[in-house]
Amino acid sequence: MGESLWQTEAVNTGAVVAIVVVVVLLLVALVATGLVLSRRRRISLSDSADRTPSDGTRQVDKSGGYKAGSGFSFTQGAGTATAEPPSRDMPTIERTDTDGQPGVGDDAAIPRDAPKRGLRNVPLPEPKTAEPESRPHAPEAATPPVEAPSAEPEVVPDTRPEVVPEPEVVPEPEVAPEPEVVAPEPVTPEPVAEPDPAPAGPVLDDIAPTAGRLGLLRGRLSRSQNALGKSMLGLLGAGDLDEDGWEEIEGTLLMADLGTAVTTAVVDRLRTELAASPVRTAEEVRALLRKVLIAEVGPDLDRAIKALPHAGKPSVLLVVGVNGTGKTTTTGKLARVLVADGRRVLLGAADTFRAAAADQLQTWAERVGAEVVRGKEGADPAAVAFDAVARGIDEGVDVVMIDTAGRLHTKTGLMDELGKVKRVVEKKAAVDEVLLVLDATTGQNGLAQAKVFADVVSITGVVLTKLDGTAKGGIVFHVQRELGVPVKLVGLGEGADDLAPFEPEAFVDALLG
Ligand SMILES: Nc1nc2c(ncn2[C@@H]2O[C@H](COP(=O)(O)OP(=O)(O)OP(=O)(O)O)[C@@H](O)[C@H]2O)c(=O)[nH]1
Repeated sequence: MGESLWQTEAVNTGAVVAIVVVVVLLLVALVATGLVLSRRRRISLSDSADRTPSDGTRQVDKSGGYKAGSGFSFTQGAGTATAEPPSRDMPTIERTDTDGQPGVGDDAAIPRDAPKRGLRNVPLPEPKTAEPESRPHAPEAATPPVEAPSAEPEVVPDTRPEVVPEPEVVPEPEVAPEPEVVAPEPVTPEPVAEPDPAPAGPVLDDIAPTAGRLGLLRGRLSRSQNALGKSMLGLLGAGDLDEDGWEEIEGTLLMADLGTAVTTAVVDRLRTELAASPVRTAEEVRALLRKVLIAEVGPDLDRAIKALPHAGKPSVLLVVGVNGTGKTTTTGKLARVLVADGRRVLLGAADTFRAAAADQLQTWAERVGAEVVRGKEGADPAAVAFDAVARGIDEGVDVVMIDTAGRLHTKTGLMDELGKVKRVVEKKAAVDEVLLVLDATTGQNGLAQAKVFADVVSITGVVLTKLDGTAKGGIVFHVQRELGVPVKLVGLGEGADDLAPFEPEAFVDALLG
């Protein structure tokens, strides 16, 4: 009897011990599984900051503008920005970005108008091995962010190496040996970052510094015998001016292509200033002339190029103008600056009237590391432009630049075609910038032609090319006055880096020598 009681007690104790052991084992398994899962999720989340979102767009700074190498200034298109939904509640930090929902990988605590994080090598949704690598200058993934190292320090360092090669993240049957113990949520396959193909693209030459390029003009504009600066300084420095003297000044300004309206404005301003405080030394004459010319050229005009993506879409630029002015060359040069700043650029060859024009653009694309969309000779330019923008959106590029045909101004029907290009593109994305390319050496004639373009597509900025080929820099003043839009860029030669942002002070200094 006593023995059987003892045996029963022993059995019960054994059962209790067994149950306790099982429970402890279950708890250990639960904790271990939880740790593994939480670690994996943490990796995936950090990686998502580097990942291309499901809509194919890439994360870009939404700061609304940046200076490329303290030279070129780029910003987002304003028209579409106002159409965007209001920003989400960010009580502690005032946001200027109104882009709406955060993108994949955005930290909700960090406004997207905070100092921009470094650019990263983001894989495309559908890497096309046949195409040239279009981001030759983009910083590598392991490169720490340059602008905002403190904003999101955890996002950048070595998340990609951990995530990219881990194919077992998705099903992972071995991680949860006891399904009922694992967290109830099934292990959803998270959008795994595609392996960055990082094909060896064409080796591109280094871009020249963008800052101070306008300084190249200095020697060119002042070297000429009848240079504006030299003549004006001589006349004004000669002492008290009689009416003949003022007429001579007027003639000098007209000769330099400033046009009558600007010439009158400059002379009036000089007369007023001199009456108020006469100048005595050569330095004072120069300072006065500099001040008047800078005021006339409009130091406060917005000359930033609207080439930053917004609302998950690329920025769209149309490049228009008479044939031979330098549209294709300018498109290539500008693409080069953008690519060098880590932007993905797609060029659309909408000049389908001439196969050589598309070839020329393609050559530029290959040379600077941009993608290109072209149509067959004689294809509808609007269709090519539409396709280019559609592909740019699909591939999440930052900016699409459409090079248009230049012969359009000669026939009314063809001018209508240019209007159609813009309207059709706008079905896909807002056109942020219409750059009119104008040859500085054609003077009044070129300006008359330019006006036709301005009537058909409302231009937002002028690129004045071939300024290196004229001693008459005054065309800048005239163009702005006549077209009512700022000169944003100037061409200073045929070389890939001979494109400069227009800076009023540097330009006037170049004029005055
Ligand atoms: N000196 C100088 N030459 C330039 C400049 N910009 C362009 N060019 C040259 O001007 C010529 C015409 O340039 P393109 O870019 O082909 O002109 P386009 O407007 O595209 O011409 P189409 O395709 O015929 O409409 C080329 O030889 C360029 O090298 C510049 O700023 N200075």
